[in-house]
Amino acid sequence: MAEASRIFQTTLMPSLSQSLSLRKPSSQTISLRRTTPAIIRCTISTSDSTAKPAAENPPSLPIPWGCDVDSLDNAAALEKWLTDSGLPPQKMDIQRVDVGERGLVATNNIRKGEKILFVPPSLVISANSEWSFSEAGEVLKRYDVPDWPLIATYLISEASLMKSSRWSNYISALPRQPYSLLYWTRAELDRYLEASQIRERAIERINNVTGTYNDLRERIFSKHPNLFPEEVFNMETFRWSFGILFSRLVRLPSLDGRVALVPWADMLNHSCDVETFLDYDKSTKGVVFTTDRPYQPGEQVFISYGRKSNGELLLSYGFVPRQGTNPRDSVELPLSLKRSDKCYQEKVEALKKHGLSASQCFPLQVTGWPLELMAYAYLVVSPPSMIGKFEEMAAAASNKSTGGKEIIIPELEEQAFQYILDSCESSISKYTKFLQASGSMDLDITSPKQLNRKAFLKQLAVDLCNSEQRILFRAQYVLQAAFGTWDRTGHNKTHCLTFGVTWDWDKDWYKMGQGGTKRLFLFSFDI
Ligand SMILES: C[S@@+](CC[C@H](N)C(=O)[O-])C[C@H]1O[C@@H](n2cnc3c(N)ncnc32)[C@H](O)[C@@H]1O
Repeated sequence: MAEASRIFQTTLMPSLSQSLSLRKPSSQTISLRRTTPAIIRCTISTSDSTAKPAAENPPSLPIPWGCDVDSLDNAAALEKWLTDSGLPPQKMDIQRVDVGERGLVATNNIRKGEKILFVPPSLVISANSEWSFSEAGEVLKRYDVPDWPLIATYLISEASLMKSSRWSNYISALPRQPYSLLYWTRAELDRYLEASQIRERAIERINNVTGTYNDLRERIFSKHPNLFPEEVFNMETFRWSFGILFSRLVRLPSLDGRVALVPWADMLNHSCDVETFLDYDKSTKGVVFTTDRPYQPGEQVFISYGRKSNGELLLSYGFVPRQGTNPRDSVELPLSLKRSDKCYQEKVEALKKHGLSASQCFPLQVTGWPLELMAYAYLVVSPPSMIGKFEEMAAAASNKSTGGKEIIIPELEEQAFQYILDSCESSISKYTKFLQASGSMDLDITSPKQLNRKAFLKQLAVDLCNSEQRILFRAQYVLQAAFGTWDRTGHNKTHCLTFGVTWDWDKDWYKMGQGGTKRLFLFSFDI
């Protein structure tokens, strides 16, 4: 990300629109035309103001809140405000860092197993936070708006109040444009992430954010235009607030899984090497985390953003860890029924009953794959004589009715493995095509701004594609080795395919792989 920042230092953008609606934290809404000239600031832009954004919205306008992603001035003001507002003395402060641009760096020795942070609930933003503009909050609560859109609207409402909001120092230290796939245009997603299933996830997410905003606008904002003026509550500000939520919101297990923004704690960057997460600590009544290694003064302190694949980290946080450093990395392998299958219709019916469809993605890790993938492969290769078993296979592929029980059909094993191998090979060839072409992709670009943005996005895409392709190569290698072993020894291949590692299957991760639902309002985003 430090590299990203350097790349974009050349970009100049006007930072505020001329006309700004300021709302008072009272029952009145006032619209002011600013009397001072609009400030022109130097900012890093990862948005493409010339191409159509993915959700077919008007070109992105710069958000007037927040700061450059690496601003230390705003971070220092945040630190002072937090201390004045009750944050206890810390063993870290915010500094410029190599990983993540700004981060928390140890100022004292920190022991392994030590609890740190202690951010009090009064400094945490959740769905229960008090609105400076209380009428707006009451309206949203009356409509039973779920937590994510509620907090997104809250953030915009507080941001628009600028200095009158108690969160003004926090909001000023947030990135003006979070790194997130929400800011990639449809053309960029198609071009750079063509080989990866993350493209689909990004499109789905962008559509869900757009749909959520449209739903709020139609059902609430349009009925209360004085409380929610369009100059403030629009698609662009929602893109910003959802970008902030995707990259900073945390789920606190000890507070019944409530989601929250935790100022200060959200300056911690992610490392795939640590296994420690933020949570509310009932005994000290603050948000803490327990270190899983010691830190010396000057060392950056890390937490884990969850056991996420590189693609999921890119999707929400806008970065890709270095290749081979993420033990939780995975790639989505697309599997489909064959159109020429004599039992195509019967298989589709069986899958439908268990919430699956004729094309389905399953996650593949370097250490193995889920039993569901194998069950799906059995179904795909099953001959018409096994029609009586289609339901059982579909159920096992959905992991609903069998309770994770493994299905083994010895007479179909070889075909099922061959089918998985073919699917891996077809995915690998898509990555190879992209990676080979990526060397010459940007030659026709004339605008330096475009070139910089393209170079940055392309680098992220190349890193992602390399890491995903690596997992597929590994699966291909193991499958080919398994075929060899089976041929020589006649052993059941399933045992060769555990990759020598116990397969630990995380159901939540599976759900994330399935993408979100299109139902608005009930939609819940994964973090
Ligand atoms: C919760 S914030 C962390 C604080 C952030 N660095 C800041 O200055 O506001 C998450 C963002 O930090 C950056 N980040 C966190 N961990 C990173 C990592 N391992 N590599 C690169 N960027 C990282 C990404 O931009 C991500 O969207």
